[in-house]
Order: sequence, then structure tokens, then C-alpha cells
Amino acid sequence: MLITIADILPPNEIEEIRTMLGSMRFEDGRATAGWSAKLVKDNEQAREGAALTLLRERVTNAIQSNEVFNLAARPKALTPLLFSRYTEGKQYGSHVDNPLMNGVRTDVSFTLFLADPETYDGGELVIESMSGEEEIKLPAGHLVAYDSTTLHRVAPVTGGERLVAVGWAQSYVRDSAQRELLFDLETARRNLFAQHGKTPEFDLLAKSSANLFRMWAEV
Ligand SMILES: O=C(O)CCC(=O)C(=O)O
Ligand SMILES: [Fe+2]
Repeated sequence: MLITIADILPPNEIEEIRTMLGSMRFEDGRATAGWSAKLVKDNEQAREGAALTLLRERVTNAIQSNEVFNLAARPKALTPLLFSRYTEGKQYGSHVDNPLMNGVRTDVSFTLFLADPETYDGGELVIESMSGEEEIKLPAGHLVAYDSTTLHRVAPVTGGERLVAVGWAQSYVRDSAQRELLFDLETARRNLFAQHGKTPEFDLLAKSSANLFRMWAEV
């Protein structure tokens, strides 16, 4: 499942985060890539330190408290976020993400866009699938989450600066099709409640939703 989620953080907070990143040091992003991804990774990442720790905590909290993210990813654990910068000419060629990062199995990959799309050219996140390619470039503060099983790339930036936070979630539900089914069922349940309240049909959907999650959850 590929899902975009609006307004993980409001514009004023994104602005503050960009200012913080502006005074932080960046280093070659290849350090955190597997051996074959290293061959195609050409970006910079904010360096470890007190400022990065604070920034990580703030952005991770915003992502973890987003209801749609929780319903779509069913996260059990998140990796430490990376803050990446792509100046003109930078890109990240086609790769698949490492299956394990910091002891977390990567089921869901996500990118939180931090720069406004009008401020840089190129730099689309391109998700490759059997049915073709999807190019994603979202407003600052919006997030895209997609299956970590996919090949994907970041198109070359041809002007300006692309800033993103990227991370990975281990999901309670390993299988993407099961996650999507739970997401749909839960969305239908909530919408039904909003329209008709706690009806017997709502209760049946609640029962199915909870029991499928119980059946599939790895704890
Ligand atoms: O910058 C992005 O949107 C994704 C980067 C990426 O694929 C990665 O860091 O593995
Ligand atoms: Fe990736």
C-alpha cells in the first residue's frame, strides 16, 4: 500500500525545523546504505549530535501521534529518522532498502517532505512497481508511506534543495495486503460510526477488525 498523509506537522513547525537543519552539519549519506545501495546513493545526511537527537524526537513524536499513519503502518517500532539533503545534482538511484535497520525489520518506508515543492526542481521519489512508476513530490509537512519491499529511487535534483526526513517502521502486521485490509476495514468502521453511531453493523465490523488484527499481529 502506498499512502500519502497530509499535515504531519504544521507550516510554522516545518519552518522551524528547516531553520534548525540550516545550522546543522551534514555528511555523506553513503555511511547508512548497504553495499549495493552505496553505489547509487548520492546525498547528504544530518550528522549525529545533540541537535539531531532533539530534532529526531520532535519529528518522530509527530509521526507516531498521527492517527492515519498508525492505522496504515500499524507500527511496532521505528528506526531513528534520517534527515537528508539533496542539493543540485544529488540523487539516489534505484535500490531496495535494507531488510533490517537497527534491529528493526523494515516493513514500511516513509518520507516526510520538509521543503516546499516550488523551491526545488526534480527530486521526485519514484516508486517502481509491476504496473509502472509513481512519482511523488509532496508539500512540506506531508508524508508518503510505502512498502519497503519495493524498488525506488530519488530523481536527480536539478535546482534548489530537497530536504526530507526518512524512516522505517516494523509493523505488527508483516504482510502488506493484510495491512491494507485492516486499514480499509477500520476506515469503514469509523465512517459508519460517524454516520450512524454504534449500530449492530458497527459492532460486527469492530469485531472483525479487532479479531483480524489479533490473528495477524506479531508481538
Ligand atoms: O528521500 C527519499 O524520499 C527516500 C530516500 C531513500 O530511498 C532511502 O533513504 O532509502
Ligand atoms: Fe530507500
